[in-house]
Amino acid sequence: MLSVDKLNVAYGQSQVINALSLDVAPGEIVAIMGRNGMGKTTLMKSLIGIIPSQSGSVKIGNALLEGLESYQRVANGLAYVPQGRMIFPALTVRENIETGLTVTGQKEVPALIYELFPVLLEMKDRRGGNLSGGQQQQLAIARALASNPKVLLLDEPTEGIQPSIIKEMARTLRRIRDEMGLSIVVSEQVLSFALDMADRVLVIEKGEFVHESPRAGIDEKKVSAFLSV
Ligand SMILES: Nc1ncnc2c1ncn2[C@@H]1O[C@H](COP(=O)(O)OP(=O)(O)OP(=O)(O)O)[C@@H](O)[C@H]1O
Repeated sequence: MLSVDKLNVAYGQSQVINALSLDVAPGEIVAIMGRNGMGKTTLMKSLIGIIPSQSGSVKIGNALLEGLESYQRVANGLAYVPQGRMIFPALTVRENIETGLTVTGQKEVPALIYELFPVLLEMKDRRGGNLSGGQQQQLAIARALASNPKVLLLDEPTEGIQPSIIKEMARTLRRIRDEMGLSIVVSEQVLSFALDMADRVLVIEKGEFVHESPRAGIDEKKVSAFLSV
């Protein structure tokens, strides 16, 4: 569903993503794990078109995304939940979600979104900025889902979220995959969360994948060793 082939991304002379390739199957959940500074955010931003790549290709199905602006990538089925959530604090919850509808031409927030996140229905007329961190994360995911994506990218969704909510988020993301049939790529540092939700775990170091394992039978010690400094 998502295929990345030999992607290179640099900031000036500093190469951050090195000939990275990744194939994500329809309905698959992939966790990309790595310590701070290993390139997770750069990879996500490059996939959604916020920062340019030097070479390589990114495809959703048969649609080539290189050279496309972010909104065009969204129209092709990619959605993105940025690190830090970046919801619009002055807009209401409903208005935040509606910003995600623009590419679908729909006017109303689909009922499934409020079914997945009942708290957002309860709070639909509150300003986004007044929600808790966990609620804002749900809002950011809801906004991304409003574009009816084929592939959902999430950059460190557990950052600043308390453990009980993290467990619930893993369950919700699996439910989203099951009900909407989309693929999910999540960047993470919290191994327990990755193991709760992902079908496959990849470890990134200095912009390259250095380890890969299906969740079943994963060597947790080995992955933890990659994640500890
Ligand atoms: N705008 C920028 N200009 C120059 N270098 C950058 C820029 N943004 C990130 N970098 C560098 O690129 C490398 C990868 O950073 P990136 O943010 O992608 O890592 P990360 O794995 O997402 O880390 P974190 O978990 O801290 O978010 C780091 O060495 C970082 O210093």
